[in-house]
Amino acid sequence: MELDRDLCSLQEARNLVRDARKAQEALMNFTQEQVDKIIDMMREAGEANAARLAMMAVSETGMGNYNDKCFKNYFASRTLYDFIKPMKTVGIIREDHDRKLWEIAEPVGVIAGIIPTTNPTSTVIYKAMIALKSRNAIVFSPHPGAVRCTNEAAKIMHQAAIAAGAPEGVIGCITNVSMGATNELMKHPSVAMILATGGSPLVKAAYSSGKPALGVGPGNVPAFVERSADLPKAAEYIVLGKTFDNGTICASEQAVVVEECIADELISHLKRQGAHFLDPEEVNKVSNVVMSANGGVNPKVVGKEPKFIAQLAGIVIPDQTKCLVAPLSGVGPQWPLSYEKLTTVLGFYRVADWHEGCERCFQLLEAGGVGHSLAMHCNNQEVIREFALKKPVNRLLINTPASMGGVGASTGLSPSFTLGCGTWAGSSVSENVTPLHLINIKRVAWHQGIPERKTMQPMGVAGIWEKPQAQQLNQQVDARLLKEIIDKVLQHLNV
Ligand SMILES: CC(=O)SCCNC(=O)CCNC(=O)[C@H](O)C(C)(C)COP(=O)(O)OP(=O)(O)OC[C@H]1O[C@@H](n2cnc3c(N)ncnc32)[C@H](O)[C@@H]1OP(=O)(O)O
Repeated sequence: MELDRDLCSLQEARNLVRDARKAQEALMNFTQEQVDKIIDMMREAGEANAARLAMMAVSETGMGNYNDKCFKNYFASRTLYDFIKPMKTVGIIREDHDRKLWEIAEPVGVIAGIIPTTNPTSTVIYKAMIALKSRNAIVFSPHPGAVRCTNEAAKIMHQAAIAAGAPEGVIGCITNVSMGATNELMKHPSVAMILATGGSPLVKAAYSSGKPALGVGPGNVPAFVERSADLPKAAEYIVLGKTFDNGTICASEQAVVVEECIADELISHLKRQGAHFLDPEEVNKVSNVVMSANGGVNPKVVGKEPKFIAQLAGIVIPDQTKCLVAPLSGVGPQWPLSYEKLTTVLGFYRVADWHEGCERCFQLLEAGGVGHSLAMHCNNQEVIREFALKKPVNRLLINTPASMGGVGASTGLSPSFTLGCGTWAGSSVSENVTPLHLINIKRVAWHQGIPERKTMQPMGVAGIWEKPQAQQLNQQVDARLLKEIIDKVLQHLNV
């Protein structure tokens, strides 16, 4: 029985890839106008179904909240569309007259799209739109906890694309989810690239598949508050960023790091915004339910409201609490809440000055978020510059909620639900992924003239016997000197 189900799920993955490949071969002959029309219809369908898909995602996964999931679906369709609409992705996409170059876009082919349980519909809308904008087909692998809503989002995107003239099969989604089927999809010879968003083991599996993979896994985003910050705004944005979709975005704030001289004032502002500070006993209780024994987050609390976590931990919190804050004194296994939590819980650290803050942020990133993002609330350009030059992150988000800033909703970054973390995290991409990461660029290069080839004079070999003066090395060796050297060499060799 189990074996039958496994075979059935492998076969489904193969069939989806076969259909996607056929569709992609047709799609690659579409014009820019045809492609843009398809994207526009997908945008419309994404917007029209944003609320329904949000409802489905919350009720199936139990993670996040309806309003923010609506926003994420809308962002993945409308905001993304506005950003990618002007992009040239078909034919000659750039002509450089000075360097006599043409750049021509070629789709990569069939893409495997791995979808996380934390953003199970918005990531489908986003990945389907960027894949088709670059004339690729895509087959999704849903997380086992979000199969229905992810399939529904894929179906809506597929139907909209077909209605606008796209070939049948251009967007597919596995319904019989198993790790075997996901591996089959990732390793299938007709799959050209993997867009992997999800838990660390899956992202690692994508990198190990032998295919080019753009992956994003966990972050551990610190929010550093420096003395020059606008404290009421910083508090407002930290709570907003942390509670956005109940902390399910990988760029969400995981810990506040604040300079001692402004810590008490910041705490008052955070409390006014709905942060509830835990006492040491409560920190232990919350830590026991939020983190699992193996050190990772307990999936039961991911994307949950503070009330749920408090009940589980057996603590009492005020009704209006928006997030729980755990004062911590270190980073590592001794302080389990110093790791990524993906829920409405924040760590809190006091530091003497920005130098110590810089060090604390570095420790937090090293503990699991290297390459990802860091938020700063600061109006001192010098300190921002120091952080920017020294921190191993690809997104330094200034005076903005990190979760929204990281995905490009409240900053000028490209709107995206796949945030590249660079080689620090094993990824080949260090920026927010867009349709331009899903094309090969052919370059046509015209002859610009043969460069003049200067005759090089032979160098002296005096160094064989003695260290020459630097000046001597620069001198041209004339014929007489050359003969002398050759004689010396022959003499040395006893020839
Ligand atoms: C812009 C952004 O916000 S991108 C978001 C990036 N961050 C994320 O996606 C969050 C990362 N996700 C996670 O850390 C985890 O999924 C959690 C914490 C949310 C949930 O954790 P868990 O449910 O314990 O584990 P996980 O999701 O890794 O996997 C559960 C099981 O489903 C399996 N699974 C996960 N995805 C797939 C898939 N696509 N196909 C088949 N199986 C899968 C895993 O192999 C695992 O199986 P196992 O129990 O036999 O080992």
